[in-house]
Amino acid sequence: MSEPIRVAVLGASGRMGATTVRAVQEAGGLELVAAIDAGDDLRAVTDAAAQVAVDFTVPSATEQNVHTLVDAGVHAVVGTTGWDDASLGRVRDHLLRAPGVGVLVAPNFALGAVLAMSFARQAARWFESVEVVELHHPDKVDAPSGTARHTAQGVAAARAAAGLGPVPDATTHTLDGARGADVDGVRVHAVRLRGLVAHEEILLGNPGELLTIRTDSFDRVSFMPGVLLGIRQIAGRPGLTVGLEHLLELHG
Ligand SMILES: NC(=O)C1=CN([C@@H]2O[C@H](COP(=O)(O)OP(=O)(O)OC[C@H]3O[C@@H](n4cnc5c(N)ncnc54)[C@H](OP(=O)(O)O)[C@@H]3O)[C@@H](O)[C@H]2O)C=CC1
Ligand SMILES: O=C(O)C1=N[C@H](C(=O)O)C[C@H](O)C1
Repeated sequence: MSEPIRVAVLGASGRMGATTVRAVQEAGGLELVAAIDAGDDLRAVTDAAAQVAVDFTVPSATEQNVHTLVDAGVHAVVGTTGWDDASLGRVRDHLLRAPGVGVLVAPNFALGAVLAMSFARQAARWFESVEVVELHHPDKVDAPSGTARHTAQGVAAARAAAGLGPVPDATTHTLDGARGADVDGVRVHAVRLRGLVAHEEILLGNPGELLTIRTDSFDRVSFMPGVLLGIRQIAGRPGLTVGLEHLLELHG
């Protein structure tokens, strides 16, 4: 029988970190060797000889955590949001100097959400209009969500590849924020409501028809199959992978 994968969790006292700690403890073939939160020294990861670290911390800390892990030769599975092209580019460059080390940055680990994004990319070329609405618990610090940004970027790329022009919008009179954020030409709206966990709708419109693609995470356990898949596969994926869709072969 092979040795279990030695796993560290960063942000272990948070909502996602605590759920991940439980999932790793209950999963076969994994061993939780370090649980780290704000103020703890990241050297605990290497002291415990962790092979994979999962990061569910905060947007202001996650990039530095990943660089420290890469320097230590520890594979990283990252769910924390706040990444952009520049920060992802710095990690990609860093990994060129750390052959064999893998980093997965996934804005959403829920299988339903990853499929919803894939379906939206598939549908995008056939619709004149598209907007994204994300709905979350009010303790979330970033808006729009990482998932909504990733969705809008994927939809915008699919539209561009199909030669579609801008989404029609005659708005000339407006209040700031009324039309949401512009992500690569796709409008993204963020709702924050007590009682919600993580939800998203992609609305695609044509004359006389509407396609709504909706995904709901009612409980944070919904993210765990994706997190465990990432932990199990990351050592075999050197370099930077952005999005769980690549592990599910849904990236087309
Ligand atoms: N990819 C996905 O599928 C999902 C991603 N997320 C994302 O994950 C992130 C965390 O979400 P959530 O768990 O709800 O947030 P929480 O605020 O509940 O948890 C974050 C935890 O990280 C701790 N922390 C802060 N800085 C550090 C650091 N430098 N090192 C270690 N720990 C640190 C915080 O401590 P303190 O409170 O003391 O600052 C807190 O305990 C967010 O970016 C969220 O958007 C969430 C759900 C799913
Ligand atoms: O903060 C959250 O809760 C979530 N964050 C991620 C995001 O910003 O997309 C994933 C999921 O939506 C839950």
